[in-house]
Amino acid sequence: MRITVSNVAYTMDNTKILNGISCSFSKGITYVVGNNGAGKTTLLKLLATALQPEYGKINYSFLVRDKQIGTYRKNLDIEEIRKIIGFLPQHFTGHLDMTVGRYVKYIAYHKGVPREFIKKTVAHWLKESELTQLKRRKIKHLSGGQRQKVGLIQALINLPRICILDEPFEGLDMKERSYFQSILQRLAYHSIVIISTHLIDELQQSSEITLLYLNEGKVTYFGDLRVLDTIKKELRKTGID
Ligand SMILES: Nc1ncnc2c1ncn2[C@@H]1O[C@H](COP(=O)(O)OP(=O)(O)OP(=O)(O)O)[C@@H](O)[C@H]1O
Repeated sequence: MRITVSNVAYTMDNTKILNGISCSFSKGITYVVGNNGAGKTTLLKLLATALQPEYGKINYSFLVRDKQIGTYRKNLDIEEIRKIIGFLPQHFTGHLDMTVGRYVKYIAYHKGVPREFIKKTVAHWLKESELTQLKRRKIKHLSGGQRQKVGLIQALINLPRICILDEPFEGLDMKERSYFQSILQRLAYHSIVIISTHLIDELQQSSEITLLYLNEGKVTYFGDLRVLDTIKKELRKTGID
């Protein structure tokens, strides 16, 4: 899979939120960082197809190997794209009047988990994220961190080919963060994982990770983590952490 972003711009209320964004994503983890208001949430919504670019194009494609024609790239249409995206928006709410158990079951069904595996899959995710005791509680009665875990489960339950998470570790304790981080690391062997975060001090130096630094709606850096310390200093100067 590949996502190619070409010269994308987005305006809200006559203000340019994103401008001239060009980059591409393939399997692995990309962390999107930047100051408050840099445009991270807007970029993630565009990538998740929750918004449409005002200008430019976002293309989703995969390689097809055909014995007769050879290897070529096939573009996906919007319906196909939405089927393979798992998205956690910022401030996830879910269906507030549903219980945790029913909601996760409903999501598993809609995300195409085979019928015979739904019960087992739901029980597994609830157990691993320590939500089993809360399965009969309505989502509106959960704490922020508990609700965030439900949000992560709904984005990850079918191990999507494209996973887009806006501040996924918000409200989670260290144990919960490392549990979800390990799932994301495994998922990234096969999938595109894009995560916006302000927890820049927790990013591990790893050759597998890509960093996208947004500044005032523009990509200032897109590459490996070698420049992480410089970016940390810049973000601290402008007060992100
Ligand atoms: N509905 C809206 N109408 C007008 N401007 C908006 C709207 N939503 C966001 N903005 C503005 O767009 C800019 C980018 O917002 P966005 O939420 O994408 O940034 P962000 O990098 O995710 O910020 P944060 O880290 O604070 O969540 C901000 O200046 C914000 O004030």
